[in-house]
Amino acid sequence: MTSLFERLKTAAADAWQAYTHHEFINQLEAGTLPQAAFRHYLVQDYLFLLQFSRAYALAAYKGQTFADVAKGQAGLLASLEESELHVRLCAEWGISREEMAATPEHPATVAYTRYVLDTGMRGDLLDLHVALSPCVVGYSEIGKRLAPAIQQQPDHPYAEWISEYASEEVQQLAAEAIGYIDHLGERFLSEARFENLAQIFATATRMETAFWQMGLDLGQE
Ligand SMILES: Cc1ncc(C[n+]2csc(CCO)c2C)c(N)n1
Repeated sequence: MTSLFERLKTAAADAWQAYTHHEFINQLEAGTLPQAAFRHYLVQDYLFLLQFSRAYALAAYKGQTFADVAKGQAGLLASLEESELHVRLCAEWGISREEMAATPEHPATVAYTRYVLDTGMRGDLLDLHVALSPCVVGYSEIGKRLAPAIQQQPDHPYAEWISEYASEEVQQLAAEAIGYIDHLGERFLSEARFENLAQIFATATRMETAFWQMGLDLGQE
């Protein structure tokens, strides 16, 4: 039987391609992405991670077993740790933690994070983890694909960012997220629910695309 995660990704194939091969990523890979675009993206992503850590906390709250709660905790911890990369990179440009936290959220940041939180509050654990999954799985795919770029160009301007998402830790988190969606599917999926879950997955994936676009747009201002 095809895994639930694979079915969701196949149903959103075009949106997935647009997300994982966005122009922001193409330019980032080539090292030609304007630094302003990357900086604006990183500050918004810092704000994104605060809300995403809350969504993982919600997943812990919605858990029915110790294993479910531990999954929420692991995602929460990973989000908090990831935000330290953002703090480190921004500090190099003289942007402080306080300055990042005080930056107004862009509509794309609000839309994506509050969509995930709302989906989780309204739905069950499966709805919430489906809404969370394009994030870690997409970034792990992008990290793996971009890793050769930093081998070829040791002074690549975005080497630290690429190596974070190419890391074994992120690859492992993504593999676990996929396995967990399949596990939740076995516990909670009925065929009648599939369409709705596919819509949640596709919406979160489109929100990822809008997030890259925000970075490109802000970089031009
Ligand atoms: C817009 C946006 N989407 C995905 C990620 C990646 N990400 C967010 S939390 C996490 C770890 C727990 O799953 C990962 C890999 C990001 N930083 N920003």
